[in-house]
Order: sequence, then C-alpha cells, then structure tokens
Amino acid sequence: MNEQSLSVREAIIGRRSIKKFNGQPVDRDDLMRIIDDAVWAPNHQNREPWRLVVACGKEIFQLYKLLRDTTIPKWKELTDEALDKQMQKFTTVGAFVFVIVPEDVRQKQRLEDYAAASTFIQNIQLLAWDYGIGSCWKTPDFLDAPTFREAIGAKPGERIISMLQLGYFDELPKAVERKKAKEIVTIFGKLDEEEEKEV
Ligand SMILES: Cc1cc2nc3c(=O)[nH]c(=O)nc-3n(C[C@H](O)[C@H](O)[C@H](O)COP(=O)(O)O)c2cc1C
Repeated sequence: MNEQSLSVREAIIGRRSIKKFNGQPVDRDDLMRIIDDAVWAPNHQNREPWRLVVACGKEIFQLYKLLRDTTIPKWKELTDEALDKQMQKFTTVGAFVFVIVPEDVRQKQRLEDYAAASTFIQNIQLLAWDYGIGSCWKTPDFLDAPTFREAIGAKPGERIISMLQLGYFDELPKAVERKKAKEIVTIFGKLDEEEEKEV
C-alpha cells in the first residue's frame, strides 16, 4: 500500500525513466489502483480511448515466453545461461502494461486519441512513481508485428502504442538537462528591441 505522497511538481520533476529494474514484482492491486486513478486523464468527448493488456503476477511468465520467441528467434540454440542473460531485460521488470488505442479513420480524432492516451500513460508513470515504482514507456518495433499483435489481442483498427514497463529499482538514473522556458517560449505580440525604441 502506498505511504508516500509526492506533490505534483515533485513527481513531474523527480520521475525518471527506469531502464534497469531489480526483479521485485509489482503487486497487481497496486497496479490496478494506479490505473483506476490514471484514467482521470484529459480526453476529448470523454472517449477514454484506451484499453490495457497487463502482465503482472504469475501471468508474467507467459509474457516472458512471448517476448523470448519474438525477440530471440534462435533462442533454442543458446545455452540456458546465455538465454537467461538475454532475457534479463524482461525478467527483471515487475509488470508490463500494453496500452492499446483505437486508430480512428478520421485524422483529428486519431491524433486526439493518441494525445489523450499519452496523458493517461504519463498519469500512470507519475502515480507509479509516487508508489516508489519506476517505469519506462517503450516502443519496440515488434509492437506492430502481426504475430505479436495477435498474441497480445490487438484487434484490427487498434494500435499498441506503448509497452510500459514498471518495477522497482536500485539506482536512480541521472536526468538529462531540459531546455528552460525562455529557450522555448515566444511571447506573442512582444515588440523586438528596434520597434520598442521607436515607440
Ligand atoms: C513515446 C515514447 C517512446 C519511448 N520509447 C522508448 C524506447 O523504446 N526505449 C527506451 O529505452 N525509452 C523509450 N522512451 C523513454 C525515453 O527514452 C525517456 O523518456 C527519455 O530518455 C527522457 O528520460 P526521462 O523519462 O527519465 O525524463 C520513450 C518515451 C516516449 C515518451
């Protein structure tokens, strides 16, 4: 159960993508609570354009097999040790969340739905962070592979937009500096210096 309570600012600034997990499982009830809160994301016309396929708890072992077959096609030729090593990037993850979005044929709606689902995913990441759970939004090419889509249960007209990995970690990665507001903001209507002198 969550005892922490970060401010929104602390969660936004402090969250980092975790790419190295320590193998501790994520409790499914915690994950379901996080998802129940994350759905309060902005979304146009309340379409709630997302559904999730989650692998957490003992079902995660089924997903490992799928990830093995998908990413290491010649796995049978490897020693157990070599296979374990290659699989570590998956087997140390505490939970996987595949986020599936409808691909509306209308471009505006499709973009809106992708944007809304992105805010939903960030909600999951920030809420998880508050539980002490790290995450990384991953978009490997295999998310679009027909065999993988079928195994996950993505239907025609749906897109898997994220393999969200969640789990516990021992090391906090260093943040890469972000641009400051003054580097990315143009004040609309602001006179340039020459014009200001003339006024
Ligand atoms: C749409 C999207 C796709 C991403 N795909 C990957 C990915 O495939 N592999 C990966 O390691 N990180 C991926 N990331 C995570 C970024 O690498 C990470 O957010 C970025 O390095 C900034 O680090 P931070 O999240 O710790 O601030 C993705 C992030 C987003 C938003």
